[in-house]
Amino acid sequence: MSSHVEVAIVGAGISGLSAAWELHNLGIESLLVLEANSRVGGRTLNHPLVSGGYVEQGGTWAGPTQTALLNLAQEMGVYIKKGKLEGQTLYGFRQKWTMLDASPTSESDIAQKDFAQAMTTFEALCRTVPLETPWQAPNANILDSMTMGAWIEQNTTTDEARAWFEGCVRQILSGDPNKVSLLWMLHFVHTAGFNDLLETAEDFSFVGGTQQICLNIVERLGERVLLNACVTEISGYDHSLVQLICERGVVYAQQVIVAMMPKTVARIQFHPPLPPIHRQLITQWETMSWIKFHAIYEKPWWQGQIISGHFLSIDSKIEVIDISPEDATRGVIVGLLAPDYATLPESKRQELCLAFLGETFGQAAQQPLEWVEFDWNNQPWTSGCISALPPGLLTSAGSALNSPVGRIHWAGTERSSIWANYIEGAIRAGQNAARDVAGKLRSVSTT
Ligand SMILES: Cc1cc2nc3c(=O)[nH]c(=O)nc-3n(C[C@H](O)[C@H](O)[C@H](O)COP(=O)(O)OP(=O)(O)OC[C@H]3O[C@@H](n4cnc5c(N)ncnc54)[C@H](O)[C@@H]3O)c2cc1C
Repeated sequence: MSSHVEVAIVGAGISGLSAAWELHNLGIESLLVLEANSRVGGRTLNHPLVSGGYVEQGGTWAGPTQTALLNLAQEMGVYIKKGKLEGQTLYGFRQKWTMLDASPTSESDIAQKDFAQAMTTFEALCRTVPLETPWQAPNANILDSMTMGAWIEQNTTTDEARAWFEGCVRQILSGDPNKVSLLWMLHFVHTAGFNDLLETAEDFSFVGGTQQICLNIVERLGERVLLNACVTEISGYDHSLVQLICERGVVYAQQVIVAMMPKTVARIQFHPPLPPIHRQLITQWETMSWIKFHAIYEKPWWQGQIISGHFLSIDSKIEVIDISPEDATRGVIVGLLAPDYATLPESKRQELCLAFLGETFGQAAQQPLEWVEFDWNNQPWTSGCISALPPGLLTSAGSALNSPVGRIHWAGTERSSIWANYIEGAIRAGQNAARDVAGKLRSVSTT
């Protein structure tokens, strides 16, 4: 195969597809999306159940401030439904479950006050980090030299508050707060909005799942999306025509949008090599991964018997959420396991999870109708669930995040300054890259 297009897009995750759809809306039809996998959607993924219906293995929820996602879903005819059931998270530490609140009512509880104080300090610090240029935050070098874990240690005085705060970070990150830069974490949270991230990010989910949005875009784009087309080389991006070599052949394009996790970009060979700051960014980029599981039951019999359907155990590093349908036609619990579990055999993991579900929801929870597990650590094209930048990288190479290199433009959720690491960020980054590319193509056609 050999094709000539105006724009080639690498990656048919929701970011690459949003870029393609935006280009289409801007009147640019000569485009090709090249996807390495045999499916589209990237980190959005539906899994059909034997017992009927589906569960979502990747990005699932959205909140009211995620307007690009809500608008795109509506445009693609995908409707929203309620996200997780109401009720706050219970944090389990040393065999005790506690419901935390940003402003605890129990004045006598020292740990609750300690936690609330640390949260307030963290929120204020988040607001000092510029959304577009986090590396220019006041004291950026100091904030980037420190880990999130070290900051928690310094800003809490009780074991419980420290454990709860770490639990919150693990819940968002899927990984160890001691491995990520404080500056990066502050920026991540600021891009979403502190309260929105903690309180409303799981208000909605989508009928048919988030992958359905991708599938509906592909239906409209038709043959302009090519599967099993892993891009291995990109050359000539500093000249008038870029050449992309993929499994299916060669594509020539005037402009290119690379819509992938930065870490996976490092697997592509660039000729000439990318500038050193871009190479540093992609080769030092780190990610973390949950293992996601679903347990399906005939009914959510536990509802009404327990005070919340959301448990985060700090001791066992397991988070479980009741996502049963509102009409209670069946019981569905989703769980996220810390990366530590990845080394265990699947059967051992299932045994541990079922024991945990039994203790939390009642013994009957040990016998689900169906059990589904998905390990994002093993996915060849996505390199993990979520980014987790080590100290020092944002200040030394962050400015490369959004700077095009010749005819290469960057998309993917990691490049967004709003809701980075979420589907919302992916869509915005894709749309922004598409507008930049359209601007370039127009300026060429008018000269
Ligand atoms: C378990 C889990 C739960 C999540 N929960 C939520 C949630 O509830 N809400 C939310 O908003 N977000 C959530 N997220 C995050 C969200 O799913 C992602 O931010 C978003 O889907 C990223 O989209 P993307 O297009 O930027 O990247 P990706 O989805 O990673 O897309 C990149 C694409 O590039 C392709 N690719 C890679 N290498 C090549 C190559 N060489 N050539 C061609 N193609 C290539 C990949 O196959 C992939 O399709 C979750 C993610 C996970 C994993």
